[in-house]
Formats: sequence, structure tokens, C-alpha cells
Amino acid sequence: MIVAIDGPSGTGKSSTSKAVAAKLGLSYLDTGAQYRAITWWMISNGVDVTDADAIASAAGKPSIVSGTDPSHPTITVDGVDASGPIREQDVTAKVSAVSAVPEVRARITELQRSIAAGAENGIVVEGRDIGTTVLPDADLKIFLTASPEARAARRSGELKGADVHATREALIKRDAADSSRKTSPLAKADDAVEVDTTDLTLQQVIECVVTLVEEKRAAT
Ligand SMILES: Nc1ncnc2c1ncn2[C@@H]1O[C@H](COP(=O)(O)OP(=O)(O)O)[C@@H](O)[C@H]1O
Ligand SMILES: Nc1ccn([C@@H]2O[C@H](COP(=O)(O)OP(=O)(O)O)[C@@H](O)[C@H]2O)c(=O)n1
Repeated sequence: MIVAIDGPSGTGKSSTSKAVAAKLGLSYLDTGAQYRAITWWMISNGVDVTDADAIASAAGKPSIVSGTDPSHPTITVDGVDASGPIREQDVTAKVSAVSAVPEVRARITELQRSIAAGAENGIVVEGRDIGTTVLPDADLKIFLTASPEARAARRSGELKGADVHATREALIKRDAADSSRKTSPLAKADDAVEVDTTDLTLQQVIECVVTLVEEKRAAT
């Protein structure tokens, strides 16, 4: 069972995917963390993230390893735990530029496909282009949405002291960059089930997705 969960920032992809995977005994992959990890490596190694050629030539250098246990997801870059630094503001501000570079996407997509292929009990993979590009044959595709206001309120609740208005503007800017890039932009697959989470609790979203997976399992 391969489940693809896509959508913009703050729609609940990570929280939902982890909970659904844990509940159903599936592995879990946060593909955003991989793009954040390669971005963190570029910044740490002095690569100019406004220079697509420089990013492209460095794209193959870092070794990125994701742990896929939903109750303890991990990510390392060249053997170093990157789970803290990849969430910092600087990485968040630069990740869209790095992830738009085709050589970066080719490398990370290959990694994602091999992780999914190796997940013996099935996997929930969350991101922006999983249903459209990475795993177009996924058994179930979900596209989560929510109003920019709800997403900004959720995100600024996580970042202590963050201004909701500034968070909303930053989210909208990142969505626009992710949706308009040439290579595998953020998009809903034609066969994805869209779930608007604006007025749902996280628990309701989890239950909805668990039901969709169980229905799919019963039908196959
Ligand atoms: N339906 C929901 N209602 C309220 N808060 C939510 C909901 N879904 C997620 N959250 C919270 O919003 C924040 C962002 O969720 P997350 O799963 O990281 O989103 P994404 O992976 O899409 O960026 C987290 O703090 C999470 O607990
Ligand atoms: N499948 C994916 C996942 C993430 N990304 C990129 O990685 C960034 C960070 O993704 P994320 O899922 O960690 O972002 P949040 O929504 O958690 O803030 C996105 O803004 C995209 O630029 C991507 O291009 N393709």
C-alpha cells in the first residue's frame, strides 16, 4: 500500500501522514525534509542558492539518509543529524529556490522512489509532487488544502513569537514559487482525493485518511 499525500505548507501533511502510518503499520517519508536537508547542506557549504548552475553541480555531493519509522522519523546529511537545523528560518526561506533546480529534483526523486520500493509493509509519502511525479502509481493519493489564514495560524502557533501576518505572506510566497516552477510543481494529481482541512481538527483529518486507506485496502 503506497499512499501519497500532497498539498501546500501548513495543510497538515506531516502530522496526518505520521499518525496514519503509525496507526496502520506503514513506513513514513517526509520528502520536504529531504529538500530542506539538501538546502541546509548548500548553505553550510557556501553554495550561492541564487545560482542554479552552482546548485546543479553540487546536487550529487551530500549523502542524505531518511529514517522511515513514523514514531521516530530521522534525517541525516553526511552522517550528521539534520533534524534541527533544517527547520530554521534561513532554510525555510531558501528551500524553494534549491528545490526548483532540476538536478536537485532528479536526485531526490530517485532517492524517494528507492525508499518507497524498499518499504515492505507499505509507506505514506508526503510532499508536493508525490502523486503527480514521484509515485504516479500510488494506491491512494490525497491532496490536502486549507485557507491561507488557517495555515498561517497553525504555523505561527509552532514558531513562538511569529507574526501571523508575516507568516501568511511567507507561506503564500513559498506556495507561489513551488506551484510555478517548471519541474514537477506543487499540484493535485487528477486522481487525488482533495480534503479541505480548514474547518477540521487534526483528529478528523487523520480519521478521514485512515478510512480512505482502509476502503482502498478492502477494494484491492
Ligand atoms: N486540521 C488541523 N487543525 C489544527 N491544526 C492542525 C491541523 N492539521 C495540522 N495542524 C497543526 O498545524 C501545524 C502544521 O501541520 P503540518 O502537519 O506540519 O503541516 P504540513 O506538513 O502540511 O506543512 C502543526 O502544528 C499541526 O499540529
Ligand atoms: N515533494 C516535495 C516536498 C517539498 N518540496 C520543497 O520543500 C519545501 C519544504 O517542504 P516542507 O514539506 O518541509 O514544508 P512545510 O510545509 O513543512 O513548511 C517546499 O516548500 C518545496 O519547495 C518539494 O519541492 N517537493
